[in-house]
Amino acid sequence: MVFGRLPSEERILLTGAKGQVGGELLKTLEPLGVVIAPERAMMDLADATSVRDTIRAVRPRWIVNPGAYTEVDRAESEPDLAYAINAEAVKVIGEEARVLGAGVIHFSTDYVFDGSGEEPYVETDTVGPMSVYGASKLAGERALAESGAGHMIFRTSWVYGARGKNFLLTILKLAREREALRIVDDQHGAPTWSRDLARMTAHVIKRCEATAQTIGWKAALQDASGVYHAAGGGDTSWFEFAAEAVQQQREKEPGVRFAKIESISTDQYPTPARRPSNSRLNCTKLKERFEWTMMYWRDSLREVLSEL
Ligand SMILES: NC(=O)C1=CN([C@@H]2O[C@H](COP(=O)(O)OP(=O)(O)OC[C@H]3O[C@@H](n4cnc5c(N)ncnc54)[C@H](O)[C@@H]3O)[C@@H](O)[C@H]2O)C=CC1
Repeated sequence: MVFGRLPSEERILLTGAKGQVGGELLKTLEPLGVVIAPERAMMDLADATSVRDTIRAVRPRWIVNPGAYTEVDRAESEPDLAYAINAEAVKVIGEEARVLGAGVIHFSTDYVFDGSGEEPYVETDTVGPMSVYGASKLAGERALAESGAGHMIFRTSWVYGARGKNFLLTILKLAREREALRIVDDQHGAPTWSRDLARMTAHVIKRCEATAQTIGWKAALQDASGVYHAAGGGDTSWFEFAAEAVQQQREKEPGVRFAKIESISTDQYPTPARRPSNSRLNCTKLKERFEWTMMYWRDSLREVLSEL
């Protein structure tokens, strides 16, 4: 299979480039085409007009949209803003992409599920979000699917990396400051490295471009369109993830005292938004369709810690 750049001068419009996944995408997509990543002042996802105007001005071949309202608890008291960014903006992106014939890559979440059962969710499983955030992301998925644009929606979970606001960095900071940390042990899922998601996205774009050379752009996009689960390999709990991270960090810094990590249940740590107890995502479709396997969470954790 031939992997190459997009046709010369073709543009990729990237949202949320200051976020965890967007920051990685900015670097990973750069070799593929001309990446345009507007500041929020230029393209405000909460403002449908600015989203529409920017897309019309840029006329991209791809729109990659990791930009999102990601404050899960705050969304419970700011539903309008969460829906504007996570659903309305995605609807506009889909509508404009359809007119341009652009491909859309969008990111969604394990929180579209209610977390019942023990098995990893497949893409066709019944959704049932338990939070405003999850419901707003699901509304975005649906709006994009209904827009008629060629689209790929990657549902991921527990995103973290060496930069940004995430569980790992919070835990490592608190573990240096406190005697003990109490972490929930009854929510199961897999941490996903932001860079792995960015690399997967670049891989998928290259695959689509290569397919387009044989069957044409429109058919290649149509062929690839759909929802895909893309989360780290393996399965763990927040408690186990924290314990493993602190243990690995202890080995790197034997002289430093770190907090004891204690396990608690979700009932003992009430939050405004309810979270699914089963966040496991089955990523077989991604593997079969695009020949991409997401990194096992302990391996990516080791890599991320080596960067800190
Ligand atoms: N962080 C996580 O644990 C998970 C994230 N996801 C999804 O993955 C995607 C990427 O997430 P992260 O990179 O972790 O999020 P993030 O919170 O690190 O980044 C989101 C980006 O969106 C931008 N943004 C927010 N409101 C905006 C607005 N009104 N106008 C323009 N830009 C705006 C922020 O400035 C930031 O750059 C999102 O779609 C998120 O819903 C899915 C599952 C878990």
